[in-house]
Amino acid sequence: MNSTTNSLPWATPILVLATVDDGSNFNDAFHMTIASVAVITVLLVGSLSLWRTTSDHCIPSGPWGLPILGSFPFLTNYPELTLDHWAKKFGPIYSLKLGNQLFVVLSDPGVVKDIMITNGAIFSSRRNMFIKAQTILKGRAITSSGYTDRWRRHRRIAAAFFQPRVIDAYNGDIDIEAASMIKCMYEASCGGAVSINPARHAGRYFMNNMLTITFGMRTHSYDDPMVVEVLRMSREFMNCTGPLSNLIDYVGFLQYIPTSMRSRGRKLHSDFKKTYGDLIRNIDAKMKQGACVSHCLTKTMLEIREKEGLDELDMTMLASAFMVAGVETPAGIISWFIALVSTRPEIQAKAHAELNSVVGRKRMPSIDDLENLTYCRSIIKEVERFRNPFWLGTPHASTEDFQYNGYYIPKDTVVICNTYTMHFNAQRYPDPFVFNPDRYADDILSSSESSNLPDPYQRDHWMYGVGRRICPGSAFADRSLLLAISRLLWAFQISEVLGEPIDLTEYDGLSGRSPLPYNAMFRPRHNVSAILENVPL
Ligand code: HEM
Repeated sequence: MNSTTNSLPWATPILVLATVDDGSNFNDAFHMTIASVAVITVLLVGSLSLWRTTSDHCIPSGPWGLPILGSFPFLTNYPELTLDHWAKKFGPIYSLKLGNQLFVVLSDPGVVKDIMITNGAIFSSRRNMFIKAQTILKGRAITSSGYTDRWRRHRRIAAAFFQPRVIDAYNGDIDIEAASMIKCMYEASCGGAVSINPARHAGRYFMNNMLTITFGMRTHSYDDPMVVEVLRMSREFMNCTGPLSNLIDYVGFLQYIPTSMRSRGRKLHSDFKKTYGDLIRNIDAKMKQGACVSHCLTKTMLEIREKEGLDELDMTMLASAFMVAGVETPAGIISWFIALVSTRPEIQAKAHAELNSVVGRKRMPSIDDLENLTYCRSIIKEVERFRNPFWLGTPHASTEDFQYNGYYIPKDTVVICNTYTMHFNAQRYPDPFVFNPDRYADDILSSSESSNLPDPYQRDHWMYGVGRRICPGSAFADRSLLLAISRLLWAFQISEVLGEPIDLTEYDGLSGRSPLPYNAMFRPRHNVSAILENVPL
């Protein structure tokens, strides 16, 4: 995040349209003509329409928007900073517009609870986004569907996979994958002699976890082409689907123009169909031949497809949603964790002391140890507060008109839970811009448990979202993250590479943010190689 992103970019309309290139490449004469018409329209009617968003009486007030574009030009880079700036100016509930779409931004835990949780029957839908919902997921995958019967059916299927006893059944698998990640990092770094980029190791750990849950399989090496393809698709999804980042989502006529974003969305849809659709067809064929297929999402979907009315596209997109949601985001948390602790030896020393006392040096931390690794858990919670990959969450949408404390929120409003402002609130988190795991010293709950606390001001953070759409994979993510992070701390002394400081402010991706690529040193703390000898790669 460079310094310019801290100030609001009050760009001229022409600059504004240049910024659109981010999502919709205006690079030929035809597109420039359309851009020019839009600019002239802006200039002609701007003075009247600038006031529109503040003139709706009971709708919460908020920043002025430009006609056609609304507040889009101010939200193209690091939108969380702009939303935070406006929260300080307009308060815990304010509105803005992108195109004709009204947004309401909520920046206080109590207000979030009153609206998104207590009134979850009204605030649990999604806007039918052009790129994410219509182009990539074709309205099928759970994450982008409206609050419909189809969503309820898909949510039931997803939730069944993350019941505590089902998660327990995967303990053996995540145990192997976390050990394999440590072994691969040890070998790739030549026993700690050379620096490595940890991102692809973290990516493959979560990828193998999700392949096991979704398709009952794992990859056995980094050279498997599936590793590259799955990680590429997950990253591409995050880069195409930021909730505020594509003007094409909000300005209808752009959807009829052959922009690069539309092509990327269509390509990603067919890539999902090819990669994950093929895996589903293979499992279907095996089941028809009576071959043994391990318990997994795909097997379940195939068994209940008629009862639940699932067609091939439903199954492919639900599997794709699992693969996207469960890989890139937790892998990003591991990357932020390494980046943040690599310059904080005192935090690592405190974690090492805990690991020495709970686990010792002769074996790795196991899943049974996790509840006693309270400081390691505090570190993760602080990473998640400090560098939430989804500062804007996945916005919800309202399905009815609603009144709240004198405000009016019309049906079809998009509601954003502004986690950046909430995570850096100095009253809740003293010295909020300091990375300090000790702030969670008395917190004994996992994050998924914390998200059910009745008092919203006591919640550890808001990374998993809120209400009826809250992340169904949170308990599984908590467990696999804690196992990975405690093993990384147990195995290695992590540090920056001399002369290559890690950038902690800039990040990659429009949603699901990860740090920019970096290398770090992983020096073994003890005889890691002997303990990992029998672990598969
Ligand atoms: C660190 C890891 C993760 C983070 C930060 C995360 C975050 C989120 C967030 C913010 C939402 C939107 C919640 C809302 O609408 O209020 C969400 C939804 C979702 N997540 Fe996760 N998630 C993570 C891991 C996972 C995993 C491992 C899975 C496993 C498949 C998963 C599956 C889903 C699904 C299917 C949805 C859509 C739910 C719906 O719309 O009803 N997530 N996640």
